[in-house]
Amino acid sequence: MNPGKQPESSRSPSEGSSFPDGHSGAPPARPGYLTVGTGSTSEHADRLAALLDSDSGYGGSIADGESLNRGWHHGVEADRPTPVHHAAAGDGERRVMASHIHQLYYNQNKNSLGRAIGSMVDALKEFQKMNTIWPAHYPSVQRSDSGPSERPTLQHAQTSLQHGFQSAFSDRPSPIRRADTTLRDASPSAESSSAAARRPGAEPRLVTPQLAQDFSILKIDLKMGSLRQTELVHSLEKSSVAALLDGQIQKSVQHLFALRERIDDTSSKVLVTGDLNAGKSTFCNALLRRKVLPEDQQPCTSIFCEVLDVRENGGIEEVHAVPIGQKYRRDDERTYRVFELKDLENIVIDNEHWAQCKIYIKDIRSVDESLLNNGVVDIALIDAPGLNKDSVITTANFAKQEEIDVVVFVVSAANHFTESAKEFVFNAAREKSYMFIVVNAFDNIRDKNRCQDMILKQVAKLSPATFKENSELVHFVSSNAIPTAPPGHIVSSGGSGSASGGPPDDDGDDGPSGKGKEKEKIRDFAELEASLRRFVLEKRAQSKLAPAKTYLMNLLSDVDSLATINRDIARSELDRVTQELEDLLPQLEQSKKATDNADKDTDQAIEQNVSGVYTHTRDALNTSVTRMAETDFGIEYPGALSAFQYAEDLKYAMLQTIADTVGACEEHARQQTVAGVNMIKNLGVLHLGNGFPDVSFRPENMFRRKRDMLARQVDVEVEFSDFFDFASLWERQEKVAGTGMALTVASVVGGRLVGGMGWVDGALGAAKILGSNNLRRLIIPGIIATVALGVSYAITSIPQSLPRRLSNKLYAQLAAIDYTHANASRISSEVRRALKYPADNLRVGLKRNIEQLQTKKEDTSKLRGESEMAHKYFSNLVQKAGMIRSNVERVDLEGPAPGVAAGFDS
Ligand SMILES: Nc1nc2c(ncn2[C@@H]2O[C@H](COP(=O)(O)OP(=O)(O)OP(=O)(O)O)[C@@H](O)[C@H]2O)c(=O)[nH]1
Repeated sequence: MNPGKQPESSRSPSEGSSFPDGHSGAPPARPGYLTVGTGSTSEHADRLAALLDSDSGYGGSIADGESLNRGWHHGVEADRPTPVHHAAAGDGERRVMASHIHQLYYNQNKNSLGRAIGSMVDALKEFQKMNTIWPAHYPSVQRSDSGPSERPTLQHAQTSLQHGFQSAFSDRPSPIRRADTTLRDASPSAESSSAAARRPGAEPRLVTPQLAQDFSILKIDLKMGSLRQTELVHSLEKSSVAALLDGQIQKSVQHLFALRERIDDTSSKVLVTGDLNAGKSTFCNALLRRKVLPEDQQPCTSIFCEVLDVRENGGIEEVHAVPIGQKYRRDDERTYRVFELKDLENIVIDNEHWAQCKIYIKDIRSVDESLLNNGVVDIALIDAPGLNKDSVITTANFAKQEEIDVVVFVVSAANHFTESAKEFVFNAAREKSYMFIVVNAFDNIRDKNRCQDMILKQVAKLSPATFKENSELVHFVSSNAIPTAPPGHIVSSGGSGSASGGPPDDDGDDGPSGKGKEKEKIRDFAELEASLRRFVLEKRAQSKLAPAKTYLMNLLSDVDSLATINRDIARSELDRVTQELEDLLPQLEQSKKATDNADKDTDQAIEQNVSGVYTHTRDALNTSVTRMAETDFGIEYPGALSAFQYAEDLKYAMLQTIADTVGACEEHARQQTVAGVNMIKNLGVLHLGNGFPDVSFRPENMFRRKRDMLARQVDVEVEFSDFFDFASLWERQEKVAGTGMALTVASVVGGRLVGGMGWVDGALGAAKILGSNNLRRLIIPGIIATVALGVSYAITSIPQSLPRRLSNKLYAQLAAIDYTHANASRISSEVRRALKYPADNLRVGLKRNIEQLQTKKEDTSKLRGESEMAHKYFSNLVQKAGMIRSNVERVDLEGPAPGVAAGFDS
């Protein structure tokens, strides 16, 4: 009998009704997934098996709907061998079926989560890779400066049992929050990796503070040193953010591996705790049907004793006592001492040497009945020391361990809950919500109903959830009524009351009513065992799978948020760089054209300038030289006696004039050069704007070393003949003919113009005509007169003759050295040289401008490629996260309340 059926509300709706084998009853009110028939396999079980048959099994790479069409994974088959059923029919078979169904559901959920973990690991690894190419933008954490108490709390989605239970059942992960992807906040700071890298002092990729609040797993803790958050945000390089995120991803991948290991782990640990002397060891022995653990009227168990199936120790029954401070590893004998089972009594009381012991025993009961070897899950029982003020915290901490799936609390029916017990149950209930409570030594109680009422009331206060399901979770039993084999002996399966060391007859009644009571006790205990098995199986799903589910949901939420924001940022970046590229291409074309034009314009301008200067110089010099004779140099003719000095002065004046002309031409060239430089500058400013360097041109630096060229090159010696220009004299004699006969004669007789000695020839010609006598008479005075006249005339015409003669000589001399052309070339070359510098600057500037635009185009194109890739990647990640999430969401770990699945609420 299980007296814990009431209250009505807590009773399972499947109570006495869910079997199509003739049992009457209403359909289950709860969403029961089970209707177990008495046949070998129920319809639902068939369906479930078929569903699982078509499951791809654990580790599939794609977590989507198609996976349901894949084959059964070996891992699932390998989970447990098909149990050998001993129960022929009825309750036994229903229990078997219930276990099967639990196992099927468990495997299905385990496989789904396993696949999701696999996909998630793949996705995270890809994310890590992507993060190196395109450092992800990360929402910054906006903390209050008022202190750590106001910081957003980091939700740990770790696999701790307590959290697993709570988050899975009370605080289910909230649906994935779409990140606030409005780019109001994101866009301004959004920039690509390369852009950010190039931009000096670029802000790190931290955006949208409010988003960070939503992160639970991939949260980057930016608290460092004494820096405030805002300072920190700006001090972090984007590479640092990427590295921090990479670290978080790495941690997450490791945690996912740990979760996968955990969900693959088929073992389950049941901690049996309770008050001193409540009968914990007796209860464990009853479960094992062997007197393994020492029982005593006085407290004796002082260390944690873990009972494991002998298969885990190579089939050898023995005790491994673990010394205090040692971490037990079965495969390392240095970590424990081996004892025989019979030594256990001495070990369990010796808490001065031993911290715990591992007891490997054989449980040869059938897989349907055995707790340790039940065909579904490897259960280890842990008998804890009785609770007292000192041990309550130790035991509570022990119970919190991840691997403890179920806590069974044994309370003495006579003593009810002691203060230590209350403290423990109350705290444990907060962690695990449901507890399995065994009210032991119920045989000692006369007013059983009152005892039940009182204890249930206490349970209601301490653990309301457990109270709600009390028919499944609170059992009133007498553990000592269960037949157990003495140490070293083994009872046969299914034996009830027939084993050696059988139940003591508490009331000494051997009659039919006494036997009836014994049977009742055994039945109650059997019910407890069935409930406990279900509870362990159900809790195993919750304790092993719920943390994985919770963690995945939180992680998916983070990944979805990160992927969404990064997708949107990549999109906006893509749009921006596409636009930039569109603007850049015509700019580049224009710049190329402008460069060509500027090049041509500059060349043309230089050529014009240079040839203008050349022509100007040549013309000016030519004019200067040819007009030299007519030029009045302002030099007074000092008379014949100083004629040589006069000639020298004249020569230098002429040379000076030419030099001045050259100087004027140079000055003109300077002006032309200044104009040319300005023109080039204007072109530069036109095409390069401020990018054109402001070259300062100093025209005075031109033609510095050419000043004395003329003096060195032109060396005209003044000769005697330079003073007399006979040709010129001849021309002029017309004007003076009337003044002297001899001259007239000479002009008449001479009849021809000769240079040099023409006058003398003329005189001789005249002598022939006049006859020798006359002539003889006239000749001497005539000659004298003529010569005197000629000399006088020549001397007086020096000021006219000398400039011409000198000018002619200079002209000839200058022509001989190609002076005009040489100077015109020199000056124009200097102009060309002077203009070359700004022209080169302009060319270099234009070239650089094109190169810069070209580089910008290449960078922008690269950026565009990166953004496009990032956009595609993050869009896919959002999709992938959504797909994984819907698969994880489908994993229903809540299922029916404890025991409902089995349809056993009796
Ligand atoms: N009448 C009765 N006595 C029981 C029952 N279960 C245990 N006992 C007795 O209670 C005493 C204590 O049992 P244990 O199993 O040693 O108790 P325990 O909780 O393991 O004790 P410690 O761990 O040492 O605190 C023993 O003498 C048992 O025979 C029961 O169901 N009915």
